[in-house]
Amino acid sequence: MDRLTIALRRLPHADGLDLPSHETDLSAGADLRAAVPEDEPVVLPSGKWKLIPTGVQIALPAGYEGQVRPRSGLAYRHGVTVLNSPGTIDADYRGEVKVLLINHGPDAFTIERGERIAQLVVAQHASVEWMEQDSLEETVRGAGGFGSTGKK
Ligand SMILES: O=c1ccn([C@H]2C[C@H](O)[C@@H](COP(=O)(O)OP(=O)(O)OP(=O)(O)O)O2)c(=O)[nH]1
Ligand SMILES: [Mg+2]
Repeated sequence: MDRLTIALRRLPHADGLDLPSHETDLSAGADLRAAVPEDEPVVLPSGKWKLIPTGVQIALPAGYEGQVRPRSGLAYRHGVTVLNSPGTIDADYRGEVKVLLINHGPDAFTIERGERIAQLVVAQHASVEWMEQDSLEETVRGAGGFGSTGKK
């Protein structure tokens, strides 16, 4: 399969950690690892959120974005997910990729160095210019939404 090559820089606190990894050939997301100190795991109490460093910077090509998405296993087992899901990494962002994790579970959750905490999906997006108009093209749906088509 053709892969898009994306420049990545490892920050010193990610020394020795695996790079974002596709765990299977066709995984859409590359798992992001927590670049927290080995001797200072981060404790996420129930109901709290924290910004977790991944120790990598990336340079996405123009027209691409990075989506920071939850891992379903963490959500299912511990109630831990990405608060701003999906987080957006802009193509012009050169800071460290960070993950805003929230613990919806009943117990505190401990994040160890190297733990795979979220996944990064790279996607193309349209570049848009808004064109203001007095009226819009009509559709069958019209303004219906929020359950307007019923339950079944
Ligand atoms: O989960 C996330 C979300 C964002 N970012 C970084 C990359 C992104 O390009 C930048 C800005 O994100 P966003 O646009 O979501 O935040 P904002 O609150 O609108 O901040 P800004 O005013 O900097 O755009 O922060 C992350 O590292 N992780
Ligand atoms: Mg923004």
